[in-house]
Amino acid sequence: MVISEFYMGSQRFILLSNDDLIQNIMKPVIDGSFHNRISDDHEGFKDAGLLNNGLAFNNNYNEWQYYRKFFTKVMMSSSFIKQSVIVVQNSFLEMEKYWEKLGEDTVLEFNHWSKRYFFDTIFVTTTNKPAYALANYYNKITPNEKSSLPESILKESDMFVESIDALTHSIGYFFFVPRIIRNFPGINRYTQYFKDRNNWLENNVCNIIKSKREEIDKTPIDQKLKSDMLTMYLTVNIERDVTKRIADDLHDKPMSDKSIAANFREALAGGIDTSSNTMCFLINLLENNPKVKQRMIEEIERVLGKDPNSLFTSEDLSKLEYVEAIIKEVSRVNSLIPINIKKNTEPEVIGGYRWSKGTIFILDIDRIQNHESYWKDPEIFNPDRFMDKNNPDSKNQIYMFGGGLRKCPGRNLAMVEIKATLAMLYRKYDIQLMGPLKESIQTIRKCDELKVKLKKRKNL
Ligand code: HEM
Repeated sequence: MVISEFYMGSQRFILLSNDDLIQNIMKPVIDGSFHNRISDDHEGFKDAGLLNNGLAFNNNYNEWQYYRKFFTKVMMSSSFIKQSVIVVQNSFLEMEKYWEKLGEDTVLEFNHWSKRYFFDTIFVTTTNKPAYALANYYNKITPNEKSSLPESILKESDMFVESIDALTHSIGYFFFVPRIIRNFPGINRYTQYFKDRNNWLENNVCNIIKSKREEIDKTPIDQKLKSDMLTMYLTVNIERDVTKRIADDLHDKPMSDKSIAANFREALAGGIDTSSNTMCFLINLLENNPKVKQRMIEEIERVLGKDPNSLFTSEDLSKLEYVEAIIKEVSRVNSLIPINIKKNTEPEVIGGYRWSKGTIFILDIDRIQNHESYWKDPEIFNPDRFMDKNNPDSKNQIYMFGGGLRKCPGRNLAMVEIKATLAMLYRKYDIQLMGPLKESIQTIRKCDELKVKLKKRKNL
């Protein structure tokens, strides 16, 4: 079945499970028909306060385009990517310090470490400030002496991590679950939990914005401001605009705190759960495919050298072709976002049928990426399909970052962070899985448990 129809309450969805059917939808056409993801009056998203805020669920094209410019300017620039490679190496060094204190016999819950690690990394890259989520987590679990922390830390970083997790999962919940079920006794406590977490996140993001504004106000006028993402949002259209006039004629006022909070929240939510879960699935598949792992380590050592502590740059990472093929293959077999959602604003013909405007299409990425009509032996984990340009599989689309104009704006950042993390981990440690990876599919494919032991490699 390549096209099917289903309902959740009164909401109709059309499921597309064939790559040819989604090609048009995924084309990056300006003002194309498939620009939005949800209906303009989506009841669940209104209820959750997610509609027409920020980027991902903003159906107002001009607003979306304006906010997207900030993401593009920051996250797609080479200077930002270069800086991110330094930040990610610093976060890794910090994480290793805690692992060393815990000792090699400790079973590490890698999914929890990974989440805090990407939280700290994305927080510094977007605000130029540390968040200390790793330090807080270490202090929470260690039986040993706790790590001393500066006064200015995000004491609530654990609650932050939990709230971002809740925000990600609330997206699928408010999207699919009709109001009558959300309010049903027993289920309504999930609804309330998501709302509470989202409100908590909103308030705390607003506090961060407030303190950044104070910092900007205190910075002498002749002193250059940093051009991190948050400072860009806060200074656009004021005298000290660090965005070099990103604004257009439609946007001549400073950005409201509500809009800044929504965009900043999306940078955090977009960048943490996605990358941290991807890392867990990578480790799991690599440990179950020792030949692939060995070849990857050889590439890492060939490109970055044998010293497991040497620093590297984004140019070095771009030479890790096999590592990149592994990341693509993991995203093919364990697609992190198993479905993509698009809505047409004009009537469209797909699969020989004419669909009225406002149809919600669910793109069945998981099935397409694992279907034998497109992939040779799809059940086999084989990164080589992306290495050899003559392999027909290498021509296939991988939808890890979606497609069209709304393709993930954090994709370059995610790729360098994940490559860097894999390299730092595998050039130094032997990983022992302490049980199977446990997963669930909520809005994204989530790793619920990945227990490992890490030992420094003997031949170092
Ligand atoms: C492994 C990491 C990541 C994966 C797998 C991923 C995947 C995706 C996918 C599938 C989409 C939907 C695209 C579409 O509709 O076609 C998306 C959108 C988005 N992503 Fe990512 N992403 C990752 C990392 C990041 C990072 C690091 C950030 C930012 C720091 C980010 C921010 C966003 C935002 C804001 C959107 C909405 C874009 C829009 O609507 O214009 N993502 N991502």
